[in-house]
Amino acid sequence: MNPLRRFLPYAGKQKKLYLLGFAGSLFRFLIPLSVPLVIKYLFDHLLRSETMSRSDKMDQLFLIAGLMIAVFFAVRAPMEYVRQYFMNKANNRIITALRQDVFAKVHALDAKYFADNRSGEIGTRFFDDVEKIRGYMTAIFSNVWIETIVLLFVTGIMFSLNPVLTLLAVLLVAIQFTLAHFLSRRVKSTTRQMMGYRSVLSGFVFERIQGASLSKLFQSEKRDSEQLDRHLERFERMTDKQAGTHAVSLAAVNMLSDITPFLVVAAGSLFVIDGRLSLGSLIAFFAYVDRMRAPVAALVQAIPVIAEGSVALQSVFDFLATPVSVKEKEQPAALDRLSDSILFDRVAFSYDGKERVLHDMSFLLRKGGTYAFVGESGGGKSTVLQLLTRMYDVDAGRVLMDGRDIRDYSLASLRSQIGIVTQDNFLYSSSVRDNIAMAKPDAAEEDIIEAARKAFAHDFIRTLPDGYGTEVGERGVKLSGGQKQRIALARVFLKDPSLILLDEATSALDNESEELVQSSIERIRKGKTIVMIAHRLSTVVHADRIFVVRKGTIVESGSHEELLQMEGYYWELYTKQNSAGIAAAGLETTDCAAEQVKAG
Ligand SMILES: Nc1ncnc2c1ncn2[C@@H]1O[C@H](COP(=O)(O)OP(=O)(O)OP(=O)(O)O)[C@@H](O)[C@H]1O
Repeated sequence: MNPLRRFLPYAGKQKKLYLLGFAGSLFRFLIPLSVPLVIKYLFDHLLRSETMSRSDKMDQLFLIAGLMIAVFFAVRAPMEYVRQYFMNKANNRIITALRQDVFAKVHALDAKYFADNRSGEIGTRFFDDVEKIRGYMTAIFSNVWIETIVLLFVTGIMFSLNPVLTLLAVLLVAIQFTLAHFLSRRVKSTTRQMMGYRSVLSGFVFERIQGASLSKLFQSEKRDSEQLDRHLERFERMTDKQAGTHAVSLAAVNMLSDITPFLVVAAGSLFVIDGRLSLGSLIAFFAYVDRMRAPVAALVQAIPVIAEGSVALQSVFDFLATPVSVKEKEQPAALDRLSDSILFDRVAFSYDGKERVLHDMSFLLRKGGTYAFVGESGGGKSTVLQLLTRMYDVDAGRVLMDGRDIRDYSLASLRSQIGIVTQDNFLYSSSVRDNIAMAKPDAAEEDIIEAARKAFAHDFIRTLPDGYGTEVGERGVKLSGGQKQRIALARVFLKDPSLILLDEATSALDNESEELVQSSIERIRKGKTIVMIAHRLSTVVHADRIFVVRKGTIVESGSHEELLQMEGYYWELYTKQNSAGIAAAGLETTDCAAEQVKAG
């Protein structure tokens, strides 16, 4: 759909403000148009009158001057205020509404979008593109109309003074517009290229800001700077090209607009010589032709602004129309509490629609049980969690919770039942308290502290400079990996969901803290289903059932003891880890460790 049509509803909501601004503009622009007519009166009547006495002329002159000053003060100046105030207010409201919608869309988009696009590019939609629409709105809702009306008015008055001269002036203006219109197409295409590239540039810069420490560690600053230079040079070439196209358009149009008053006055002089036009009329005519220059220039200036704005509008509305693959049903059911089981029923999934990451995967998780997924890196364990939380939807098969396809439930109710802790937990740059209370912003202080105690986070939080009020920095940079993990755990404990997903949730903790946290999870597990992913198999030995994942399928499952007895892939992994542990302690060889494990 044409972006302007999608944009009109936003503008429609600010109709009243625009009308007020428009009315202000009309007065502000039309009042000065009376000046040449007053000048004509002065020249043709007042100054040349042979019947009026000097003092009458002086009286009239002062009266006219007084009236003009009064009109300009009492009407033009306030109308300028009205125009600026209401137009800007309407624009600001639309900008706010667009930004709200862009942000809401960020929440509505699924994980795939964020995997495929850089956050800096989305930032460009939110900041730059939306801001570009401001100039566009002023142009299309005010300037273009007002200037056109002013031009029509001026043309009308000029026509009443001398139709032939008016036709000449209109012809010259029409040539200017045709030229400007022709050149505007090039402006638009260079603008589109430039703005497209700007989002690439900002994606690059955002990413490098986030990875600034990494660049330092790998000494890639020089390479980054060279890359940035290449981006900037390319961007500069594009902006130069855009500026050049615009400059050509302005130069051509201004040259014509500069010469127009002279050509018209020269032609008008012929009429004066023949006595077919009064000198006052010629002067007034000259003043009007001169007045045409401002609206013509404004309209020509509006062309790149409109071009830029419409490209920005297109990109904002394209973003808002990005299809979302994880959708809710029209009338979704609510999952109040996970009261029974979770079933993966022959699930197949691929991230890119081509290469399958999970194949025909089936398993059952009963309420209250603790389950673990282990196996080779890249085997598909985290993907299972992505599907449980509906960050992605399955390609084939079903995921059932309490006997119902999870696609039947509202996303909010489904996710309200799930708490997740991963290796890399995202913390917002706010206080420890706010980060823990994310799921329950109105939680009482004692509940927050209780959750932190359960996650063994309370002691270290107390030692922070402002305790629970300490700001954790962007993404929690001011905390250690283990501290972040404990805060993420406290967040889940406070939320008290019925399904807890732990993806390497204790990997950043030392052995002692890990044991404490594990015992904490043990304590709260009653009535909850726990799904854990771990590489360190020692952390999952107590799970009710362990699923061994390899190349997107479950190759073995059972309790720790059952799996060891199978002497299959799990046994192999466990043996390797144990022997590595023993070797690290300088005790025994790998073979010996394997023997020990075999012997039980
Ligand atoms: N967002 C994504 N887009 C495309 N491919 C992905 C995405 N996330 C993961 N993959 C791919 O899917 C496969 C399974 O990844 P997954 O993260 O589920 O493995 P994992 O078993 O959890 O691995 P690890 O133990 O290393 O965390 C991998 O080949 C990975 O490259």
